Amino acid sequence: MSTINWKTVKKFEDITYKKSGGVARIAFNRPNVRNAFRPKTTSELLEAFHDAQEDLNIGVVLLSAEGPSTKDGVYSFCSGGDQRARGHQGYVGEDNYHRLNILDVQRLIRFMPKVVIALVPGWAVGGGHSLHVVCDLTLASKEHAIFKQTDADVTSFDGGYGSAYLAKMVGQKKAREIFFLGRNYSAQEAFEMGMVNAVIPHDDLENTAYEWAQEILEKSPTSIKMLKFAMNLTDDGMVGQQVFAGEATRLAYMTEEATEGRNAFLEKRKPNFDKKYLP
Ligand SMILES: CC(C)(COP(=O)(O)OP(=O)(O)OC[C@H]1O[C@@H](n2cnc3c(N)ncnc32)[C@H](O)[C@@H]1OP(=O)(O)O)[C@@H](O)C(=O)NCCC(=O)NCCSC(=O)c1cc(O)c2ccccc2c1O
Repeated sequence: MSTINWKTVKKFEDITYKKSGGVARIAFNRPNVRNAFRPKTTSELLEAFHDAQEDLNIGVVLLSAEGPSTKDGVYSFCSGGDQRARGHQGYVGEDNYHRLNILDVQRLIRFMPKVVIALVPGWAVGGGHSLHVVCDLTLASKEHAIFKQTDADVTSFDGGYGSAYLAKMVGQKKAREIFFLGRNYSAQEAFEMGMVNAVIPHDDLENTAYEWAQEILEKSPTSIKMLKFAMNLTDDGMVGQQVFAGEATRLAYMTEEATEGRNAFLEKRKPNFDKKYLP
């Protein structure tokens, strides 16, 4: 197994952001409020995810969390929107705007051409639960992970990936149970439902995620990207088609045919497409 040598990319207030050997690690860092996110957290997440997406050396992103809480030793992944920052139209940041920009983070995770793995060391609740749902894979701490949907306790509802995509994952009846009853589910229960890929002893969570990432990094980046977008496509409608088709266009641009098409335009002549029609 390759050794992890995390190097901090940039210091943030609400998250940590590190890289090692083709893997980026983005982690919530508000453990004393169960890693609830406020607008500052979401803008920092957006910046880090965008950087990881743009970095040609990064193939896999881990979405994790620092902890445990220094107050009571409890581990958490994320407890959703910070209810202390909640105004009457959204979550209020230093600029006084009311935002729901965790949805921008969800879209970045969903549409980035790289695999995103959620590492759930403790509570994954509300909007935090939705975040693990939107990640490509989820690994959960055997001892400490707890999955819970509290949206209906606080008059919120993730009517997008958090619920509809969850239902595709665990089935309609189970998804409705998760949202309508808001119960706690262990890592093992979440695994049996199909929303967790593996239950990992807590102390091995990060090493295991890093190993999974290294295995993925051995695969063809184009295959991984096209497979992710292909699997997203049917659930994402026209946007899914757009994202998949964009990558198909890129592949077409890489052909001799495309070079001829571009050159013919620039040279003001008719293109000479070799008539090589594949069977
Ligand atoms: C997560 C818990 C179940 C953990 O319970 P536990 O008993 O272990 O811990 P405490 O409740 O004592 O919490 C410790 C400490 O943390 C503070 N805290 C915890 N969660 C939050 C939070 N989300 N916001 C603010 N603060 C939080 C808590 O107050 C304690 O502080 P002390 O000072 O007293 O020590 C339990 O904590 C819990 O149920 N938390 C709330 C979960 C929740 O309802 N989250 C919001 C759901 S809605 C949401 O996330 C959401 C956000 C969006 O932006 C959306 C956008 C668009 C659509 C939908 C969205 C959406 O649904």
